[in-house]
Amino acid sequence: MNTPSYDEDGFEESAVGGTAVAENLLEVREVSVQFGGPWVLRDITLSIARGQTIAIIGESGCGKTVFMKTLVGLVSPTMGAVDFDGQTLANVSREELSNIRRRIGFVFQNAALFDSMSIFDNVAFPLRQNDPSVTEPDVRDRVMMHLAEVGLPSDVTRKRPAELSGGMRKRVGLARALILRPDLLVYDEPTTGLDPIMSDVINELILDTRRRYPVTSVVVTHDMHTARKVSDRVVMFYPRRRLNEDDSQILFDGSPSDLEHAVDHRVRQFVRGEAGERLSEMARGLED
Ligand SMILES: Nc1ncnc2c1ncn2[C@@H]1O[C@H](COP(=O)(O)OP(=O)(O)OP(=O)(O)O)[C@@H](O)[C@H]1O
Repeated sequence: MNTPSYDEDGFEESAVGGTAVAENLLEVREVSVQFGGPWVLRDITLSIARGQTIAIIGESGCGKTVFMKTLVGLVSPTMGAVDFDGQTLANVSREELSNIRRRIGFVFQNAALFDSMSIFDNVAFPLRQNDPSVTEPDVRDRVMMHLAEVGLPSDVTRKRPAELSGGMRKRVGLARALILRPDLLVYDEPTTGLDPIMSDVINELILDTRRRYPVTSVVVTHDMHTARKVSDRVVMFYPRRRLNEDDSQILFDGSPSDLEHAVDHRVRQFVRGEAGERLSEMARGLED
């Protein structure tokens, strides 16, 4: 097998002529999801290119988290399919799905660190679990490198998660997500619960990470500052229950700079944080 070569953006170069082929890492094909009740997602089709940073926005309950879980095979679509790097998730074996999951780094909202482990062991955990042949000096080098990348000093390694601030824990979570050098990074509400300065530190780290690695990133967020700053594409979902049968659930799919001037007034209201007709809807009991 030939070893693929990569251009400076990390895209695989084609065998002919060496030009970059920005093939899509993810293909979502006519995906619908329900959990026995009403549809949560209906007929979602979108492609996510390698190296792209895409922000998924939309009000609470519109299906952002379900969409993110569907992308990584944690939720199976009721209809439609998701392809990860050309492999349809529903068709792969359990072992292949584990291999795919190893290529995905998760940065959870609450960092999801193991309380009983030191910071060092938390960051090292995926590496030790997934690569039994890795030597302890290698583990040490990689843990220290990723902690330094997220701006944490070496003396945090012996501490426990409870001894760190929320912002520091999020940075440890990012270091841990990076340790297996993922192809896809999924950030779930990366700035929720942080003050504006620490939120911006996290935003800068998301940008830094993309500069350093040719990673594809999906950022699920309510934070418009984050969506605008870190992404090169924003997709806005709308709650299925408030749409007519034939309406698209994706109200916006485009560049963050176009959000303010979106044709759909619901997008403009969302990004400006305006209640609009929602107040009168609530007064009329249309809110659930
Ligand atoms: N496992 C499940 N079983 C049943 N219903 C579910 C399940 N997971 C999600 N839902 C429902 O799907 C809808 C969308 O939920 P989801 O968590 O994706 O919303 P969200 O846009 O991420 O909201 P938030 O911004 O508040 O996190 C909600 O009505 C939720 O109750």
